[in-house]
Formats: sequence, structure tokens, C-alpha cells
Amino acid sequence: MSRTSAALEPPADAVRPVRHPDAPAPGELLGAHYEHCFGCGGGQPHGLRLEARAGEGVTLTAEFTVRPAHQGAPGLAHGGVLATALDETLGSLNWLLRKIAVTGRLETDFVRPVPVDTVLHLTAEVTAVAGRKIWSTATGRIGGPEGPVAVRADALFIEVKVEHFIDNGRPEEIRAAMNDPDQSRRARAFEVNP
Ligand SMILES: CCCCCCCCCCCCCC(=O)SCCNC(=O)CCNC(=O)[C@H](O)C(C)(C)COP(=O)(O)OP(=O)(O)OC[C@H]1O[C@@H](n2cnc3c(N)ncnc32)[C@H](O)[C@@H]1OP(=O)(O)O
Repeated sequence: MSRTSAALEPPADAVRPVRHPDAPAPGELLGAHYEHCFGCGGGQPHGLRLEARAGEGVTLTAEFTVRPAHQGAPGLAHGGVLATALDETLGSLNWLLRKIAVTGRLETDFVRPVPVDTVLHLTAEVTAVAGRKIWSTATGRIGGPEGPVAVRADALFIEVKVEHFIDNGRPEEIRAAMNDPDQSRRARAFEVNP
């Protein structure tokens, strides 16, 4: 029985995702897409600083260490923080397609509590694409990459133009991101789908 809603079932005419020829090589770290991203940026003191690494095809692995600032119940990761780790991991996959996309829907299963200081080992893959829609799935394990599953998510991302950010974001942050001295972050944000 499917555990996800109908919106997360790709239609019959959806196609398999195609890795972009310029996608980072398998094993390569993706790096942050934005310095102040709560999920991956180094400029957020309490951010997740999630590190994602390209895999084969349209897959990746990622790691996130739960810190005391990420607690919900005493000594345990907040569910919203875990959902953020899944969202960030799934969002990073779109760089392997060289598409800019935002989360439209994210469905999460919390299977096991995740204690502070635990490393969450995530794997993710894009499963289907149809027009602007991108379906993907992710799993997070604890105790090692082969450890028990702690969290799972399925998602639908929607491809957007860079204007999505320019029109909706605050001008000062957009300007700062456009002037980011890190060329790869600039390219990832502004040059992938002009
Ligand atoms: C400075 C730049 C930096 C950039 C860096 C990279 C950023 C990466 C960030 C990474 C951070 C991590 C990631 C983050 O956290 S991303 C941040 C969290 N997400 C958002 O903020 C997105 C907010 N939502 C929107 O902006 C709009 O609703 C979007 C753009 C998503 C669609 O509005 P738009 O007007 O464009 O399109 P449409 O409404 O015609 O819909 C098109 C199709 O999609 C279907 N649909 C839509 N929604 C849903 C849904 N919920 N469930 C099921 N289906 C849905 C819809 O039925 C339609 O289907 P069809 O009728 O065609 O069959």
C-alpha cells in the first residue's frame, strides 16, 4: 500500500530523470548553494550545515550532525529540523539536473528519535520528471550509512525561473547573493536556467 498522497505519485507520462552532463562527478561535494541558507550555508550559526555529495545518476548522499541548538524534546532532534535536513537534501538533487526548483510538497515519516550528536546519513534520488515537476525521495539513517532508518521523505519540487527569487526575495539579500565572490554559488543560483 502506498504511504504517500496522490500528488506524490508521478503520472504515467513522467520520464526518468537525466543527469546533466556538467553535474558534479560522483563523490564530489556539492557545497552550499547560498552562504546564509539554514540548511547548508556556513553563515548561519545554528544552521544544519548539511554536506551533500554527488552520487551516480541522479542520486546523492548527505550528512548532518544534530547539535544542541537543534533539539525539540530534551536531547532529541526537533522534527522540523529533521524535515529541513530532508528538504535540503532533496533540494540539492536538482543541481544534478541543473534545474532551479522549490519544494511544492514534502511528506515525512519520522521512524526513530534522533539524539543530539548523532550523524544523520541521508541518501536521496530523483525518481521521475514531467515538465516542471520533479519527484524525489530521501532516507536518513543513524548509527552509520547502513544503520536503521530514522526518517524518510517523498517530495515534489517545481522548477522555477530565477525571477521567482528576484521577485519574491528581499533586494538586499538578492544583491548580496549576486555579488557573492564564490563563483560556483553564483553560477548555481543565477546561471542555470536564465
Ligand atoms: C537567489 C537565488 C537562489 C536560488 C538557489 C536555489 C534554491 C534552492 C533552495 C533549496 C532549499 C530547499 C528547498 C526549499 O525549501 S524551497 C522553499 C520552500 N518552497 C517554497 O517556498 C515554494 C512556495 N510555492 C511557490 O512558490 C509556488 O506554489 C510554486 C512555485 C511551487 C508553484 O507555483 P507556480 O505558479 O509556478 O506553478 P503552478 O501553481 O501552476 O503549479 C505547477 C504544477 O505543479 C503543481 N503543484 C504546485 N504545487 C503543488 C503542491 N504543493 N502539491 C502538488 N502539486 C503542486 C500544480 O498542480 C501544477 O501541476 P499541473 O497543473 O501543471 O499538472
